Amino acid sequence: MIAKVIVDVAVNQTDRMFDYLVPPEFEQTIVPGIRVNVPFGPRKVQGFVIAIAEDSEYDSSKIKPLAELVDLKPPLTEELLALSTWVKDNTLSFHVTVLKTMLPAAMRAKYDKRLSIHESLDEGEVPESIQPFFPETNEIESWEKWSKDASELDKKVMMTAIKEEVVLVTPLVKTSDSVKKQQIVNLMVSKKDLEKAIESTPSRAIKQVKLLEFFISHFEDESEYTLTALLEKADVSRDTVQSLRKKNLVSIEEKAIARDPYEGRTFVKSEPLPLMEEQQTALDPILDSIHQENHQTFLLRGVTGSGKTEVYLQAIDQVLKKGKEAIVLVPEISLTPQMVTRFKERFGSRVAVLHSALSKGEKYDEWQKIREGKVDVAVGARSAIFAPFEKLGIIIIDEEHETSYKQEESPRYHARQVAIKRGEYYKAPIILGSATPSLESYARAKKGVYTLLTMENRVNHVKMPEVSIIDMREELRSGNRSMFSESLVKGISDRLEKREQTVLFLNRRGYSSFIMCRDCGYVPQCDHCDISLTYHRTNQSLQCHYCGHSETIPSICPECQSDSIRFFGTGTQKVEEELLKVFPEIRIIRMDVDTTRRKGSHEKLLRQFGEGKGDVLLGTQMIAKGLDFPNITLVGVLAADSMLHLPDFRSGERTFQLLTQVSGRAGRHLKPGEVVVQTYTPDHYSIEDVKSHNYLSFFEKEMGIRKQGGYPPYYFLVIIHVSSEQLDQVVSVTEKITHFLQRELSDQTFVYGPVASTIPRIKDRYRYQCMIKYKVEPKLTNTLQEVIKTYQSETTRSSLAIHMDMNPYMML
Ligand SMILES: Nc1ncnc2c1ncn2[C@@H]1O[C@H](COP(=O)(O)OP(=O)(O)OP(=O)(O)O)[C@@H](O)[C@H]1O
Ligand SMILES: [Zn+2]
Ligand SMILES: [Zn+2]
Repeated sequence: MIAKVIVDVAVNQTDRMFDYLVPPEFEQTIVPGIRVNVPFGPRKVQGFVIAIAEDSEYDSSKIKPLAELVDLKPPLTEELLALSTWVKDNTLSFHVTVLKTMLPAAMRAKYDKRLSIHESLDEGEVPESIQPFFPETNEIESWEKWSKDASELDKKVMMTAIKEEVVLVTPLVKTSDSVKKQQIVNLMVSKKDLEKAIESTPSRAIKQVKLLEFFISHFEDESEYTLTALLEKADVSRDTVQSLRKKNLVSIEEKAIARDPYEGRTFVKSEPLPLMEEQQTALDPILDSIHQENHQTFLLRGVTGSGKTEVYLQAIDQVLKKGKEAIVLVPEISLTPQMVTRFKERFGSRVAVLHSALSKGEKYDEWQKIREGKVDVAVGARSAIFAPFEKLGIIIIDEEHETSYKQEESPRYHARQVAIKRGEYYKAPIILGSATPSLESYARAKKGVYTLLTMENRVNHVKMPEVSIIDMREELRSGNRSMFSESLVKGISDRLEKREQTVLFLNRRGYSSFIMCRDCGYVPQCDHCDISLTYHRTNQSLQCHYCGHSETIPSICPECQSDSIRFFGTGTQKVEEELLKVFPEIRIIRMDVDTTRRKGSHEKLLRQFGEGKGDVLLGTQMIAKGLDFPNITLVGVLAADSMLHLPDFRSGERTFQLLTQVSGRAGRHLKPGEVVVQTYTPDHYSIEDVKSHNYLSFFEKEMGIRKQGGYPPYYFLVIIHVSSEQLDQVVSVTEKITHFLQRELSDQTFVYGPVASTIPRIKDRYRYQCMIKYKVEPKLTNTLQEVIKTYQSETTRSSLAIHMDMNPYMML
């Protein structure tokens, strides 16, 4: 029997299946999807069994047997295995990279080595130099751990011993997907026996007596303790408990426990709401698709506050009633605790939550619940699209326009594409929901590729908020130099009087805080990247957001020696200070990377705001979505146009989407809402159409511009990124690739380049790129694979790296 294995070595030369002999003892248990450890060259690596075959086409005497099975039950289902091949082909990634992406991080293999003194050596023969390394046993279990603490000299001595084969090295493959274990202490004897034990314990063993007395006085309450709780309650040490165990008075055993990140939280069960007419009209075709088991992709465009979530909940309810399962994707879920709560309240403990704020172990446990069929709804960020369900009945992608659904590292997949592929397999509907659908999706819906569902009104016909656009140039002309317009100040003071709440949104993308010399204009740059350093107030430093390089703030300009070198730009802290100058009494809850770094702080701040403990919620991107608080009646947007000028053809679309989302936080319930948008470009259509809440008008104008520029959705794009430490290498390789593509691809396809990337150097690596624009290009995948093959050995030997991004979202 032969296992066809993809090994965990992500380079071109190994990106294919390798054959391994299955030893007889594994023949019964081995199935595709299981992980195995296999010998690979001099090493041992982990691998994924993709298929089982009777024979190999290779010389069987040269095929090595696999070493061991890592799993009993395959973590990857048959469907996911097939999907992995599809993802690899469509993103031009290594197969193993895709397989690993599908599993929680805790299941990724770790490689280590065990060191042992050669058996043939007697104790007297062990060289003195290495004796101190092996104080008790003849083995060092983990090279990694040992070498971390060892000095350079120690390591040299050890290496020599290894070379002389005095010390042997055994490669190890480990996974850390062990469940969390707890030590449980059980009382093994009666109260009488405990009393007897005290008598026979010598009085100097004070601690033992203390612990025995503790057990006696609590005998009626409990007979089982977790070790940690016992140590704390009885105030004794581990050794003390161990000595009682040696006397067989207690037992200590390990028990696996599942971590529940929502432990201690209670969720009140919520019932389905009677639907509004528009909601019902949207839901009906989805229910049909569920019942008839025909796969369809729906695009649900519903204005902010139209009750999209309730539609999702009721669709899922039907899916569960049919005994099937649901995946719900939300952007960066940790950022919308309100959303999680709504799912937990409706479906209770049948919901698993997968998001980035969980620890590795917590994520593994949630994943395991899905794999074992203990839950049937998974709510999570992008990677939850790979939730290992086997009876999928629906996939929902909320805020489908969000660019975070595209992974920006290999494999560069888009969750929307993966969702549709899985939906086809399970004959299940996909719902893409948004108030501001991506241009790609809406264009597809208009062409009938997706089924369009529309909800134009808010629940209970609540009015859309009144939006005023404030021209900040006018403000300046009339003498207002502050960062708040007159209307905004008036609006806020109004809310303070009425005890209503305000959300202040600072659009910071494409807008960073930096240091500049006011005399000569000097801006400190990173030494390793061609980009200015960002000012961090908390530790008074300058940091590079690309490589992490950090330096102190200069007090004198290194260029002109002037001392007017200052902080520039508008951070949330700066806004807070300025706001306090205008309203000294105002209670501000600030939400940004600094105040939300600690786990749970995000949720806590939102809860406080919901309880009315703040007049203003001030924040960046993270407050734009999902907030649903009835008392918010004013939304202020500072610097609405700050990302309009990024070198990205989607900047208009992103501006419109973001402004619509933020505006949507105002007046969602009984009280009417108002929005004040401050801008320097009030006439730009992506700002004007926010005022009229007119998605369709925006769509038409933006489509016109895309058509003219030859951008998606009219054309597909591929960007090829080339980087290297050698500038001449980057330039010549990018040039050759560009020419090759121009020669190979069809005449209707355009190839642009080579050009330097927008950030021409990151971490001392020079960056160039070329771009392909095409409508239909059957030769695309093959040609790109050919490029990868051509540079295979050059990328292995030198610092050259080539990345292909199909349908890119990051134009930098
Ligand atoms: N049929 C209904 N009857 C009464 N209230 C409803 C109904 N449907 C939804 N709601 C309530 O209306 C509010 C807005 O709904 P929801 O948050 O689902 O809107 P949304 O379309 O997802 O908005 P956004 O895109 O702005 O996040 C919520 O408080 C929700 O509980
Ligand atoms: Zn200067
Ligand atoms: Zn840098």
